[in-house]
Amino acid sequence: MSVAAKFREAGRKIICVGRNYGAHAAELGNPVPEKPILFFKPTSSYLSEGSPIQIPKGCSSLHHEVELGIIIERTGKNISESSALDHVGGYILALDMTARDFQDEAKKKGQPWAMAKGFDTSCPVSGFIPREKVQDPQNVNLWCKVNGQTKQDGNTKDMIFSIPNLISYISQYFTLEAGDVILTGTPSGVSATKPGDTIQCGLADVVSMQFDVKQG
Ligand SMILES: CC(=O)CC(=O)C(=O)O
Ligand SMILES: [Mg+2]
Repeated sequence: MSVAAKFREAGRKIICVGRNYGAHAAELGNPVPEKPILFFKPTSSYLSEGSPIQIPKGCSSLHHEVELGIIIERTGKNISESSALDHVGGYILALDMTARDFQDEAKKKGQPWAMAKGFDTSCPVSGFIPREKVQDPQNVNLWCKVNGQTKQDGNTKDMIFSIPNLISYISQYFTLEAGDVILTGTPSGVSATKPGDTIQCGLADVVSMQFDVKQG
């Protein structure tokens, strides 16, 4: 099976990186991390265009976070930074939908972010983007609009931890397997959405996607 089909399979990992853009860390009043902050989403959180994002029960602040996703093609452990890109099969555009009020409560209580980050429909994704279509993944524009109004307009060159650095770091702790996805963090401009909103986002002129938001 091709890696393009593999990335949505149950059993694959969705490893997410938090606060990887200084301006986003600052807008939420968080310190800039000294090493990558990692969390997971289950594969049941994937959503494709044509189906709505569902605000989870009890959430009153569902934020959009547009992100570049890396698709792993070659399995590896303790991958060096210099060979990290050899493990990449392609990319996706993703939204790390975040129940910010759940996250704030979890942070206060020292609890995990599973409810805030991993609920059903929390990971809307584009189709698989072959690696040749993104000439320089470390210098590509990421944008997000809500109801036509630009909210996020960033560039992957502003990541704190580069893509090779992330792959190498993550693989010291978790074997990276074909079909695993790394969501590389969001630039600044995140905001709350409400039922009836339409979110559009894109990766330069390579891909764009659109999702409606409804109450779950
Ligand atoms: C504060 C966050 O939710 C971290 C995160 O997901 C990010 O992309 O940054
Ligand atoms: Mg995120």
